[in-house]
Amino acid sequence: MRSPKDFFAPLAVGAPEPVREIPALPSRMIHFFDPSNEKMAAKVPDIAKKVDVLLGNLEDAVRADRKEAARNGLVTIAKATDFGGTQLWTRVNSLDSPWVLDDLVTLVTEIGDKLDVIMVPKVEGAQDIHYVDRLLAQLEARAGLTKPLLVHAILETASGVANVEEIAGASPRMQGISLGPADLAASRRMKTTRVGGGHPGYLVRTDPTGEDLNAGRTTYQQDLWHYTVARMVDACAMHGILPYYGPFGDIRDVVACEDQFRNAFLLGCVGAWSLHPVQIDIAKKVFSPAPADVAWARRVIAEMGDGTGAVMIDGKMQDDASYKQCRVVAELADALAERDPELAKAYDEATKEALA
Ligand SMILES: CC(C)(COP(=O)(O)OP(=O)(O)OC[C@H]1O[C@@H](n2cnc3c(N)ncnc32)[C@H](O)[C@@H]1OP(=O)(O)O)[C@@H](O)C(=O)NCCC(=O)NCCSC(=O)C[C@](C)(O)C(=O)O
Ligand SMILES: [Mg+2]
Repeated sequence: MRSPKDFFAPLAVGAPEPVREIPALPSRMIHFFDPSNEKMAAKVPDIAKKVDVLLGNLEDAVRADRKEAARNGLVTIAKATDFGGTQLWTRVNSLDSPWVLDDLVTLVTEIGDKLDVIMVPKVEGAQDIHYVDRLLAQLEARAGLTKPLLVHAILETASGVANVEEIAGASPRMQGISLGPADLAASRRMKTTRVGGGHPGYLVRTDPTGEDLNAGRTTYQQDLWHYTVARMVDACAMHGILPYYGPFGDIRDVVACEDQFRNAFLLGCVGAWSLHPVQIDIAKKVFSPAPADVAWARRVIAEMGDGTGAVMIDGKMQDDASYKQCRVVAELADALAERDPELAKAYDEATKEALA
């Protein structure tokens, strides 16, 4: 382990100073596209206006014979596009693959000044982040970059989950972690064949009501991902980085997608991935707090004054702890409102009504 004194020292001569805090930029949806797919690439300038994060994917879902085309396509798109306030991320190939070294060398050298975050798949432990950390510092120094690239890990192996706390704290570059439910299911030998989402077989049942064990018993489907998401959220919060739900592969089932995203939002995640344009608005809706909730949070903050003591608002007790929860919601709303004028208006109107 590095000495705490050295933690914020650059890992290569001439590399930029590591950041001390991860910026809490809006990242409700990380929109995936394949830069080697001409149809998708053509949509990038338009999609960039609608999403918080655009991610050029080089790993799984890009065919082996398209890996170089995807890497070069991302370089071309990044150089040609003005992304405005939208962040540009990439997901590089896994660290044991034949492509990742060229991914990192090419992307940092060619478009390191345009990229915000590098997503690293199949992270097993802190050692994977340490490898990327040093290599990025060397490449940043050589490219003369002045802003450090941040790193995002995908939690998609059993060992990654077991080591999630050390991964979250492995480097000042760590920006966040996403759940990777498909690879994680395979790694754990779960008996599912889906990309995220629930499973009708994973349930609990009410007690029998009589002799007939099948009669009158309600079943409730449970969330397969609750344990992992909750662990990931704690690890991220502990290290001041951001947790995300990952992909929801049943593109047609926009209803269950919204449910899964909302569970993650309520548990503490700041965003999810959109794999298809139809999932962009779902993530936007779910990961932007509802105007009524924002209005309530702002009202509690206003009525709590310095945030100490206990007061009653509409029959509900408020104290320091509920005040802190309200601040989480209100601060998120403020950050989103800065990026989204429509949302800003909806939040202000609801607040005016609540305070009237
Ligand atoms: C699902 C697919 C095949 C359906 O693609 P489609 O063409 O069949 O769908 P469509 O409904 O017919 O598409 C309509 C239009 O939208 C376009 N389009 C469609 N998607 C996008 C997009 N993302 N961005 C921009 N444009 C898109 C598409 O090209 C088409 O354009 P057109 O009207 O001009 O013909 C397609 O959406 C796709 O390939 N999406 C990305 C998939 C991906 O990135 N997967 C990897 C992330 S999940 C993962 O890796 C797991 C994880 C974490 O690692 C782990 O759990 O282990
Ligand atoms: Mg995966």
